[in-house]
Amino acid sequence: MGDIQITPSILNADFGSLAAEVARIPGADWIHVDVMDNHFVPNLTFGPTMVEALARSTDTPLDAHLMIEDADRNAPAYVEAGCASVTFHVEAAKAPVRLAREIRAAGARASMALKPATPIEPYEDLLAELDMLLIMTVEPGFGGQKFLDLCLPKIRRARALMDKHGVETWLQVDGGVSLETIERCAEAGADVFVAGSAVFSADDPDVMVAALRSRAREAG
Ligand SMILES: O=C(CO)[C@H](O)[C@H](O)COP(=O)(O)O
Ligand SMILES: [Fe+2]
Repeated sequence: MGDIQITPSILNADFGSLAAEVARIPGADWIHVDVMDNHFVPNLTFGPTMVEALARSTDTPLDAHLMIEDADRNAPAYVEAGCASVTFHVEAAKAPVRLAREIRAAGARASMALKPATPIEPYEDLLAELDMLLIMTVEPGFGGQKFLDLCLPKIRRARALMDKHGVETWLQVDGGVSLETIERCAEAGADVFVAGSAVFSADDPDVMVAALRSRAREAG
């Protein structure tokens, strides 16, 4: 298991001042950018041009979470846009192994996401191809949703499979992560934590990043 990392999602930040919003969280390890196409999920955010502008505005690496159809064709554009980590959904990829290799070859960390009802077991042998596995803890599409405790057993099973295969793959959780729920995720074996509304609704978002980190460290 790697060290605890906190990756605030800008989904609930002020889209009119994203550079300023990102400057409020200098303690973040990554900035999580939720790309939604209104097809894979019923919500629409932004595309590679906007992500490229954000990448130019910060030194913090970008962690793209692509909730888009036809990931095989569309994901490489986000490496070109300057994202240091690119996550595609397995439900949207026709050839996940080829896509993960393509992302790595282009110079970014390759990551694969599972929706709450998608099991990890069919993908056990893919773990070595991935730099990170994202287990969603809400149905993707919107920020501010309630954390789904039913995802915790899958986090535990994913951690056990990573240990069994001896891989260095990071285990990220995304959705409803807060001071109240982060301990459960860390105890189950997650080491990378996305938090959107918890961070951007705090009076001082950077203090919240530090608080989330210490709570996860205590529990992990
Ligand atoms: O991928 C996402 C939604 O599909 C977001 O990253 C996630 O929901 C973050 O927001 P919050 O912490 O408010 O749940
Ligand atoms: Fe996300």
